[in-house]
Amino acid sequence: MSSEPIQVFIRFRPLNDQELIDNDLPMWHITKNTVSIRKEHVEDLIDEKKIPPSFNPCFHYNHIFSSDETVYPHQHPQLSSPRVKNINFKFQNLNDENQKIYEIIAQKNVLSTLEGYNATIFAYGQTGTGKTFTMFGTTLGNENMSFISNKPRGRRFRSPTSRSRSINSRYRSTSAFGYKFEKLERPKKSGTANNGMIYLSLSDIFKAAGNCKNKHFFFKCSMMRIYNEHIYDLLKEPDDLTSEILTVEESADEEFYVKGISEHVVTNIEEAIEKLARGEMNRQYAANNLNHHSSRSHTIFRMSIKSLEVVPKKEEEVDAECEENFETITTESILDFVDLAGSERSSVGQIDDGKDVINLSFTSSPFDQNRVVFDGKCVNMSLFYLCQVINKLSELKKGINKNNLHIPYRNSVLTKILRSSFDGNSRTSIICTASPALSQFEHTLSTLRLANSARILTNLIKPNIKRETNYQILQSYQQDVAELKKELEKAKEHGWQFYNQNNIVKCQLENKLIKLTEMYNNMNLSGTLIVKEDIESNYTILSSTISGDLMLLNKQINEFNQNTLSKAHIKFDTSGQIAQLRLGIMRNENRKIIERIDNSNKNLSMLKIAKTSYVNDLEKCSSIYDKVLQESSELKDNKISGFCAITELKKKAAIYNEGIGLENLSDFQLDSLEKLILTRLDGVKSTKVKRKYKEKILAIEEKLRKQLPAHIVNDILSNCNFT
Ligand SMILES: Nc1ncnc2c1ncn2[C@@H]1O[C@H](COP(=O)(O)OP(=O)(O)OP(=O)(O)O)[C@@H](O)[C@H]1O
Repeated sequence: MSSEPIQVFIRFRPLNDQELIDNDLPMWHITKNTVSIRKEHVEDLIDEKKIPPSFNPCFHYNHIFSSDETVYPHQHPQLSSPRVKNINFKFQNLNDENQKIYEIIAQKNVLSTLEGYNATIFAYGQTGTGKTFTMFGTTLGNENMSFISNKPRGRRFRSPTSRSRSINSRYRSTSAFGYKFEKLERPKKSGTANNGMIYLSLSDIFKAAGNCKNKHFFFKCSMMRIYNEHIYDLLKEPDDLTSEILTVEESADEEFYVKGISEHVVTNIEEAIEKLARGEMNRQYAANNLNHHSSRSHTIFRMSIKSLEVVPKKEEEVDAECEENFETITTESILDFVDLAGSERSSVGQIDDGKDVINLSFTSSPFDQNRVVFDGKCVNMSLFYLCQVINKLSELKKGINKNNLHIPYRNSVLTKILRSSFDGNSRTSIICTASPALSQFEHTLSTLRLANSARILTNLIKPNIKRETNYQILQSYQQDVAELKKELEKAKEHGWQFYNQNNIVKCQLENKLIKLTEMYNNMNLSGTLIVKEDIESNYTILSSTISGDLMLLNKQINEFNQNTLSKAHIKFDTSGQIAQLRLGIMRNENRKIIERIDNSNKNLSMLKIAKTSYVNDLEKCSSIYDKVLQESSELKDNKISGFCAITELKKKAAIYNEGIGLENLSDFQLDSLEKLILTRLDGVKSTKVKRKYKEKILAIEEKLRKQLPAHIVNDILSNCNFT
């Protein structure tokens, strides 16, 4: 949470036609950040007792905007001419003026609403100084085309036909901020359109939201008008405008809200502008048909912005046991645009005694005069309390009056609704509009003073961000659904009661009608009637009244049903949309998790197969290893024994061949050697004998085979051991 000062800006409009015609003079010395009275005027003002003798303040603000036309007339070639009265001096170089002002005073705050910061931009100032021009813009060149800034003055009573024609034609051809209502085309940059803070903010917001691919945004808008301390919903049908006067309620956490105001889902700039245009049309309608003075009413256009983003959890927040490694970040913010009533009627001290200084010249009837006094007072009241709130807060900030801490928020609906903009969580920019003219000195001075008080106010700012897991979101949705169900039940119950009551009345009326018809018929039949015509006309009047009542009741029942339904729809629209989106995101995540699990399972089975084949390979390898080990040890043994045998043989060969080593032999060995030699010799001898006898035996055998059968010969041979 950080403390941020309220930004205060001053905008001086150029001298207007009337001021030029009256040879009025620009009387302020203006720099980028300061305003003071031009030296040449100080003495005159003191003489006229408009300021005390030592009074020459220099006011400081965040930025002061003034057009070239506020330069002193004698410095201006056209204005210095004596024929100045005939010059229809239109303001130049204005096309980009609002754009520049927007960039300085609002753009940063407006864009921060997409990150969950609340912001308020409001215009304060005397009537005709450019509040509406600044907030809503206008189409220059043909001010009658500007449905926004051209407030009806004077033409207030018209026939119903001309009225409806005028409204319809407005719908068809009026340009809103340079937009055609039907087609809503962007004005060509030909220099004819001057878009206000609202249009510039909305177009920036929708552009930025469109460029932000990882977030989903939801926008709702509402528009209200405060007139005579009554709040009217400007986004209703013109006929319903006065059917329900809204009230400000206080929530459990001491926040003020307008109960029952209609909120409309918008998805792009065109839809938002369309709503704004409808609101403006209703404002015009109220001015023309309900005699609401535009310059005495406050208008608030409100955008509610929600965003949704799914992000992976931070590493340190990942819960090993929890499957959800994602969280949803939701931001909620409010962007208010406030066009206040003319501040000149907010002068202190003229409220209670009824001596309000009001120019009644534009009113005609006594009725009108009373009404003007009345609504003049009420405007006084709300602006008076607004000024009081600002002054008290600034005193508090300066440390003055510390014991008298009461800030009168609850005294008017305006201060209740704007409370968070002055003493809460909102980035607030105030643009105070003023006339540079000498004739408007007092009004401008009072505007500058209020701006000076507001300059030191600060708000405690923090973004409205919620981080939730899917589980938490599900829980909150369950709650939402339960609440919606309750509301539906309640609505049904009320609707039923209403329906029942009206149905009873309807039945009674129908019965009456039947009875009346019967009576009339009977009377007619009996012929006892003397004043038949009277009865006939009474009957006609009564029956038409009753059928009129019946029709009205039916209409009321239908309207009631429609209202209940549309309210439920609107409520459901955004939460339903968000729920659907979240559901989509959750399904997506779920699908990804299932895919991950499938992949892991596949990997696992592949790993299992790999493991078995590895184990088999390992077993094979180990048996081969064992064999190799055995073979190698056998080889080693063989090698050793072979080596020994070779050595032995070498030794023996040496003894046989050359008689080497005989001296090393023991007696026993020598004996053995002798025996071996002798045995070999015997062997050689017997071989020779065997060979000699074998030949003889073969001859005998041959003889025997010739004389004797073979088996006898074989027997003989086997029994004689000759082999
Ligand atoms: N800065 C400006 N440059 C050019 N024209 C301006 C400027 N400010 C205001 N005007 C013109 O002055 C006239 C009155 O302006 P506007 O209706 O915006 O005043 P306002 O303060 O909203 O009055 P009200 O209190 O009656 O609502 C309009 O015709 C508008 O076009």
